[in-house]
Amino acid sequence: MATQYLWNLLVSAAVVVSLRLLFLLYNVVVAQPRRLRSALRRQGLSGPPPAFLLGNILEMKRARDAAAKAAPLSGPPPAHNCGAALLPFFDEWRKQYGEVFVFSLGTTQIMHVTQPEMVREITTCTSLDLGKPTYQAKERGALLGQGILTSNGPHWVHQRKILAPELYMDKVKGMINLIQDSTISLCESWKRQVEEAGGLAEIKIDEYMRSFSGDVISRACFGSNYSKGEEIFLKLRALQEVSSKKLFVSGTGMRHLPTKSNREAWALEKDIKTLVLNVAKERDEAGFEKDLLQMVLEGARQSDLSQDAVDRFVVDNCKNIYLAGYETTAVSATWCLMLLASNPEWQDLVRREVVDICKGQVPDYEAAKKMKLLTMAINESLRLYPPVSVVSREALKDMKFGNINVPKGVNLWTLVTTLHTDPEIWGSDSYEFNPQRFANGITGACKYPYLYMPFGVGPRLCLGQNLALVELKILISFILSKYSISLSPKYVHSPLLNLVIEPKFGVHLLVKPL
Ligand code: HEM
Repeated sequence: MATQYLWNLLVSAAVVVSLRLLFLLYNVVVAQPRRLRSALRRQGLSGPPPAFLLGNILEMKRARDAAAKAAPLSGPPPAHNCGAALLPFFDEWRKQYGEVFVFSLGTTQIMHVTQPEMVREITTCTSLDLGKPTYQAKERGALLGQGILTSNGPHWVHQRKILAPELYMDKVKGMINLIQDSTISLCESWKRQVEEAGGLAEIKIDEYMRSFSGDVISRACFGSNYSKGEEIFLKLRALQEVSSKKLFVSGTGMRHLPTKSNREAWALEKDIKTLVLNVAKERDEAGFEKDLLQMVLEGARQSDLSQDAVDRFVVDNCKNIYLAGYETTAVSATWCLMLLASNPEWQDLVRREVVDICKGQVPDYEAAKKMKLLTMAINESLRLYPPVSVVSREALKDMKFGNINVPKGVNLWTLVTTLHTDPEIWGSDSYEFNPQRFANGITGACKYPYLYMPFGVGPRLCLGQNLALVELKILISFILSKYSISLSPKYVHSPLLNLVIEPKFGVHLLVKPL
């Protein structure tokens, strides 16, 4: 009798729990998305019809893969094939539904905005109620933890306060030696290749740009523990690769399943944590050093966080700085060199300026500051191939932008590639490489300067902008002062959107000493 009673109790409890779980699941997957979509549609916003559960994810993925297949073409990039062509579905939807439209990533609902005034209002909004998308923090948890890139509210404010001063220009000036060392070591390996090839080498430059950028960040972050830093960054890179495969399953809740890539990610995450904490521990034993890791450590320890929270703070922010600065800088250098290789007249102009200013010396901070034509070429390259293609935010409370009431939970996206190539904003040559448009700075280059945002805008502006620009200037100017570069016939133009916009088949250059 007692057993029967217990059994009935267990069955009833199981039924109640299952019903509760089903209800929660229904709420997250069906009811909540529908509620948010209809709240926006009631205000007159339209958009592509979402498929049940997956929203518009599959059509986005299909269009992205089709664009990558259609793009390959030998020789210099055709004008129409810069940045914006990567995400054709957005342009199609924009034509069909207007400058503000809604679409769905399954459980996450997006309001896509390219209307200039509203973009300005969103990107410069300082309210902590507008934050980074929470689904990204969940999906990229293994990769980014709770570091600055995805955190919100007071936790973000605290991290920004500690990290920002470490990347101000006066600190970047102190990194010039290590940037010069990494530049020289890249050019020396090119020199060996050119000599072995008898004076003209074909070089696939992508990996060189990556090791340059990784080298700079390793040295800036880890100082004399730099070789340990390299080991950490190799693992982070592997983690980034595993994570980029999951780009288009965001919002589908797949992150909890023990799939092969999730298991790989979890193992890498554990290794990285152990390695970073070991370096921090060695610090305590060996003494003081003034690098980024030390500053993060001190900042975390000065706040009243528990030991566990300090550890998390340090590990997550090391990961975040690396991930924010490594691939973005490397891919920017790659695209800029590709564009200069396929535009010899601009290559000559920039080289003349470099030779004039540097007079055979390795460029330093003062020289980099004076290079106006190079700055224009870099700006133009970041316009056509902005590594970060989407600026995204989430309404963490009910908010209002323009005349639209945005309910809590809705994500706001603005597509940087679309804004950077819109003929309405940049003129009829908006798809062409024409650094001259930046002769009078960003204000002179386009109708709405605040829509040029390779480093983002507003309170979440890139912290590494100074470092990245100095790195790009020193590296590119030194390469141009040593070599003449042109596109190899092997080069296939196929920009692909992963976590950043990258050349799918790499960039092959013909490199010849001057
Ligand atoms: C050409 C290279 C780079 C580009 C194009 C770039 C671009 C960006 C963009 C667009 C954002 C803002 C994203 C948003 O608003 O949602 C951002 C944020 C950030 N970047 Fe960069 N970045 C570059 C290099 C770097 C470097 C070298 C570092 C550090 C060493 C860095 C550290 C950061 C950090 C910490 C943030 C987060 C700021 C915050 O949320 O408060 N970036 N970056």
